[in-house]
Amino acid sequence: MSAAMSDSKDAFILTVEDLTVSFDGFKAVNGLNFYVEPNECRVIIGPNGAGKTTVLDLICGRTKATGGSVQFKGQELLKMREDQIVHAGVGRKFQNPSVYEDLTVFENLEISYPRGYSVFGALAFRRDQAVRDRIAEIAEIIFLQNHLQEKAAYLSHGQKQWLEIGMLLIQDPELLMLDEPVAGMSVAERVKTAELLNRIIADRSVIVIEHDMKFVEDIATRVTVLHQGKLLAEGSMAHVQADPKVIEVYLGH
Ligand SMILES: Nc1ncnc2c1ncn2[C@@H]1O[C@H](COP(=O)(O)OP(=O)(O)OP(=O)(O)O)[C@@H](O)[C@H]1O
Repeated sequence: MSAAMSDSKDAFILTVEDLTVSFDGFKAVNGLNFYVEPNECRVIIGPNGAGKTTVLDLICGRTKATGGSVQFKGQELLKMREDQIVHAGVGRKFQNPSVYEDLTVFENLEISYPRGYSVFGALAFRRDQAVRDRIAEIAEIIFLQNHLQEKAAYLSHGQKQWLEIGMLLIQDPELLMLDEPVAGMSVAERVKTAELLNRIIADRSVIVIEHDMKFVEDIATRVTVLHQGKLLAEGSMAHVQADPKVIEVYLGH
């Protein structure tokens, strides 16, 4: 932790303290602390079953914590419902892309535009210039500016993943959480996804769960290593890579 960071909790966009969840007595996440700064890309790594996905589920309200605190810009997320957490500015992408296959790229982005909360509401509003401009801007960030009129069904797996990221970005979350975003992607797509993430942290923080160490190296501001629901190590990629505990439980395999 840098001196500037430890001055005040206001320096963090997300403060996770003593976070714990137990499933029938089994503590999948156990007294976890970590702190995310604005414009940071935090990568969570760790062996299978370490609790990585559960941590994101707890932050976004999908799973209820047994104890602890998760503060996002000073608001206690553990007391909020999933939809309230989204509304507060926390976006979450799950492992499998869930785009609307029958709609075009443009339409997928349009229905995700925050003005419409139902599919009908979203499709009914006038496609004014502001919406078109925003869609064009997002399409460029996600490398789909030349695919706007294509049905999502015809996109590659990687392009669908990018579209889903775009559908979250159009809502302008201040914290975006991604679960293994490059799983199933080609090497070229991974490189572009790293570029995408490095670009979007100019305006927000990102938490990524990832196993591909080359990709982690390309994106991570800081790495948090989980093991059996607990924090094993934390720091720069170089720092955690050199940690004997991390090599023993994860990187050495
Ligand atoms: N709803 C649940 N009920 C019971 N056990 C659960 C539940 N959700 C997760 N677990 C258990 O909690 C542990 C952590 O799971 P989690 O999916 O968070 O791990 P992970 O680090 O994301 O693993 P992977 O890399 O395999 O995705 C696992 O042992 C899992 O079986």
